[in-house]
Amino acid sequence: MAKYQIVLVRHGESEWNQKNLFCGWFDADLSNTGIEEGRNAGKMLKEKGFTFDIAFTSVLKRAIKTLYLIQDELELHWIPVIRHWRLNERHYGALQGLNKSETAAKYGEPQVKIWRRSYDIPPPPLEPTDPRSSTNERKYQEFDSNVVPAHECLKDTIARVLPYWHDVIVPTIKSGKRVLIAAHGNSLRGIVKYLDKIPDDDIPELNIPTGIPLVYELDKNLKPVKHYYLADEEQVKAAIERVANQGKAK
Ligand SMILES: O=C(OP(=O)(O)O)[C@H](O)COP(=O)(O)O
Repeated sequence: MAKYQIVLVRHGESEWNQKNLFCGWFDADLSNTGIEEGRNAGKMLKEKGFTFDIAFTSVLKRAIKTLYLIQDELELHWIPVIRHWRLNERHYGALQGLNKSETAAKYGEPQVKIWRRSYDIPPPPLEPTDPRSSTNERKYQEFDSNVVPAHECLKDTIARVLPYWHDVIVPTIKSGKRVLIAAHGNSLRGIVKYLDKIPDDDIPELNIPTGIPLVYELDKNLKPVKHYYLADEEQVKAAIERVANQGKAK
């Protein structure tokens, strides 16, 4: 029987999603479509009667702004929002800033699928001296500049998301607070993989669309009882397919 309910949402389309660029820890803003998706996510939640006591997000503005748009629609500007780098997107290493289709044309679609979706093969590293590196950004100095990785595979992302899940988010859920998490394609894939115990070999097929709330009902041990997107099946399927196809050479 379900005891708790949480909602996960990937931010609305970013300007770099729109240009089909690998983004990772680059702090891309929302596109106009992404702003609309954020508002729509809030409207969907409102229409279905959802409300929240606390929200968690990353330190990247595409997730923070999406969360705010949802709060705005739900009149929940006042709830605590906790931002943490552990919910950041997977660090895409030296791929950050490259176009996914052009990369597929250059290295082949299978290689790009490995870089995008394999469980434990990371993309090439981004040197800390590279101008694209976030190592010197003030927000990471506030935590500890060593938190900025050179690259991450999904396994690495899960290894830094899960301690936050267990130490902070789980106790919050168990305290009875209604939790909303606004994060990223791959940090959320990590949480979903953990919750649904998706095997490493099956994880490449999991894609999470932008801006569609994903509801998890959990039992008293936080084992999922069921999960569903707050949009009709066809719309979700098409949105998932668009994400999967971003790695095609075209
Ligand atoms: O930054 C990214 O994710 P995000 O848009 O969810 O923050 C990635 O570029 C998503 O790309 P992917 O779907 O190829 O893993």
